[in-house]
Amino acid sequence: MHRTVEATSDREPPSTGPWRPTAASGGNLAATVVRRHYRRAMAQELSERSELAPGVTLTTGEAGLPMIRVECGPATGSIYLHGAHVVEWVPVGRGSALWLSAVPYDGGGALIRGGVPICFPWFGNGPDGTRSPLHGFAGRLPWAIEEVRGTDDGVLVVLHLTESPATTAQWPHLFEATYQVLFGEKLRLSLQIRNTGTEAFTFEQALHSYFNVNDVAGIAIRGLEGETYTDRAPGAAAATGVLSGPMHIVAETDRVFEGTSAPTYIQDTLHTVRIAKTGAASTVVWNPWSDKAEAMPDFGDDEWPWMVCVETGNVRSDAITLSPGQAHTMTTTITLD
Ligand SMILES: O=P(O)(O)OC[C@H]1O[C@@H](O)[C@H](O)[C@@H](O)[C@@H]1O
Repeated sequence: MHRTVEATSDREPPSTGPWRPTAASGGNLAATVVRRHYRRAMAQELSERSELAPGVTLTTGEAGLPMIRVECGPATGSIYLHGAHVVEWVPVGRGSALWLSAVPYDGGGALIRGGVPICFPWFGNGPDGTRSPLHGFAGRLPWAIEEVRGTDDGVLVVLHLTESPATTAQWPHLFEATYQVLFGEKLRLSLQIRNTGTEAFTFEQALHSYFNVNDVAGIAIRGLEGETYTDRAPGAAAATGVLSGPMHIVAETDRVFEGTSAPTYIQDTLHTVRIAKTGAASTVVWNPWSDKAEAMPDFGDDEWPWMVCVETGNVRSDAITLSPGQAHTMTTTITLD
């Protein structure tokens, strides 16, 4: 059953930034089209406001893609406009919290491997298992800058994505996605989806966060005790189960927990990561382990022990249905204890 979300109050229409994603002809997400958006976006952004705010610059990252780099009192961080993809968050005096593969991103059609990919409007291959690309299109498109400003807690970056022929060819709905990212002592990620069309739609979503750990086989994930999961990993000990205690990872793991909203903790010798959420009922825990890591071209063969994904989302039975004009906001707040 999908959850239907109550309407939220209208807000000001987003200001248009100096550039916005334009329609990709042909309705597909060909890498060449995406790259063309970026070349144009980058040229305009760099000439018009390469210093976006004190301590905030627009620079280029892997594959020459435009990236906002934040260096403020409480934290440093980076977010690509490509996919609104956060790739770095380092609270001052602490280690880097987000894992990012050492394999350079090639700027092609895949999601950046690491950081926090956005999955929308479906997760994996979608509810019926037939959707492509994996995890939807939002993490593969250029987002527009709506706002960048310093706050008492750090730097707030607000990015924006709406439908285009490239999206409606795959998902025939009108929407407005607004992503607020606060880089501070906490990393707060808040994704609002608004139905701007005339018909209801249902979507899945996830903030597919990858975390650094010292040794994935030594961590304990707390906060999911007593919850039911399905495990899609081939060879998983059980396809479904109920966690009787803290979760440990001892093999390829791909567990989806539905109907759970309590904070989750990753306890590791490096640090404890606390992942709190609102507007989100699903948690996904993923580690590819050795064989799958070797099979993935964008994942180093030896990188899997140093990462774990604990993802905040609304997937499967937690998918969200919005009537015209309604909006839903999912927020995750990440802290290092
Ligand atoms: O390789 P991708 O598409 O980035 O996805 C990585 C993993 O992401 C997880 O969220 C999924 O549950 C896994 O099934 C998937 O393998």
